[in-house]
Amino acid sequence: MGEAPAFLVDDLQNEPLNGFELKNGTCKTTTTIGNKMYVIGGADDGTLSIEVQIFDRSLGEWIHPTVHGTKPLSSKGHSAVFLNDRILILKKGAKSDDQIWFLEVDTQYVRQQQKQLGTEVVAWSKGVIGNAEKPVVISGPSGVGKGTLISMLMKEFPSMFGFSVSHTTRAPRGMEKDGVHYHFTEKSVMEKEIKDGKFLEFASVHGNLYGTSVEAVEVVADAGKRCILDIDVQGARSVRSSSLEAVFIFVCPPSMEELEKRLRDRGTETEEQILKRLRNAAAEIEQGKSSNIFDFILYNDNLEECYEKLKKLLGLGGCVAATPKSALGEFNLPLDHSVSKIDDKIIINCISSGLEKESKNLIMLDVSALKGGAPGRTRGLDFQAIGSFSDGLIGMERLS
Ligand SMILES: Nc1nc2c(ncn2[C@@H]2O[C@H](COP(=O)(O)OP(=O)(O)O)[C@@H](O)[C@H]2O)c(=O)[nH]1
Ligand SMILES: Nc1ncnc2c1ncn2[C@@H]1O[C@H](COP(=O)(O)OP(=O)(O)O)[C@@H](O)[C@H]1O
Repeated sequence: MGEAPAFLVDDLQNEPLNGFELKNGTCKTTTTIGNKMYVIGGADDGTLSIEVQIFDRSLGEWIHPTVHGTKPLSSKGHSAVFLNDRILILKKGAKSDDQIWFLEVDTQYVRQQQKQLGTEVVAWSKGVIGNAEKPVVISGPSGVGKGTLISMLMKEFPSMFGFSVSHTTRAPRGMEKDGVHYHFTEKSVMEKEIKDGKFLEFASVHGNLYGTSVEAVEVVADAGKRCILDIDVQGARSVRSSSLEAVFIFVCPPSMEELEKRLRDRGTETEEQILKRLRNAAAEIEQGKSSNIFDFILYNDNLEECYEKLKKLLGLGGCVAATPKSALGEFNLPLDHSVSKIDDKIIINCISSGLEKESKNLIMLDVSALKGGAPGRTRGLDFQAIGSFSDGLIGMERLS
């Protein structure tokens, strides 16, 4: 809390309009929601990130919120549009994969975090054009064949699926590579990162700490791929109650005897670890079958048959129904543009001046079907060029 920085006082006294840049040349915008005025813009601390401050108009005080999520880097300016529970930020002159961001101010995730931390919380989430399929959560007891099924999927569809690389405090097995199979980490480091809000979920499994970082899921979404998470039942429960909409699959062994055989034949665990995993397996199978967490239960008896069923429930039976990233086209936002909002359509008026004439392009950004959000990416954005005005001509072109 504190007083308004001097450079902002003049601007704020002039009651700036929502989404308009302040005139002090710092590339900041204000958005007023109730008594709170969100001042968003280039940080003055040399970090090059976009900073968020909140001015409580009823108390006349500044609030410095806890900011979750990866912050966008600052740009040559931005437009801000308020959408019910979040502020859409359109960065000027940014690269096409870095121009649309959301600052969540009153979403379910933000409210949960506020309750938990007892402070004002806001959260950044990058916007992703297109409708990448929902992430896939795969759970099941140790040795049931989750890793084998996931490897088969990634091998057959390398450009479609990306694996969420978890963090763990357990020691690497012979063939496991740091950063590929897991991020192998120290317990104290992981605990600190959990406290700092860097994890989407975490759990203690078979005596070790495992967790999915927000970044692990974001990296896959940014690559335009469908994210696969191999996590235990506790982790699946946490993800189920998060904003990451996913398909939840539980893999069951044909029998406990077969599970034990697979674990022993794999030869990666000590006798003590095998016994611990088998003890935990019964409870996991019980929870997997009886809880309402999972959408599908798969029995992994014959591997090939199980894999075919997995593909079928992911919509991969026969022809592959996936939108290649390139088909979505590019959405480029020029430096010079103005923005207006009609229901859940954002109309962006882009002005570009050539040698002889000035032309205007209208782009419509559709935010009616947003999916996901902080922590992670916001999917489901669509855009369309709805006209170009030059010498009185209007062209219509569908871009996605
Ligand atoms: N909650 C949670 N569980 C995880 C994560 N990563 C792996 N697990 C689970 O931890 C358990 C042990 O994994 P691992 O040590 O690789 O042994 P394995 O299942 O026998 O191959 C499995 O049930 C995994 O699904 C994670 O990020 N979060
Ligand atoms: N359907 C199956 N029938 C026989 N063996 C299997 C089958 N599925 C997996 N396996 C084997 O069982 C062992 C455990 O599989 P893995 O994928 O490592 O399990 P998880 O990742 O669930 O711990 C591996 O040696 C794997 O080759």
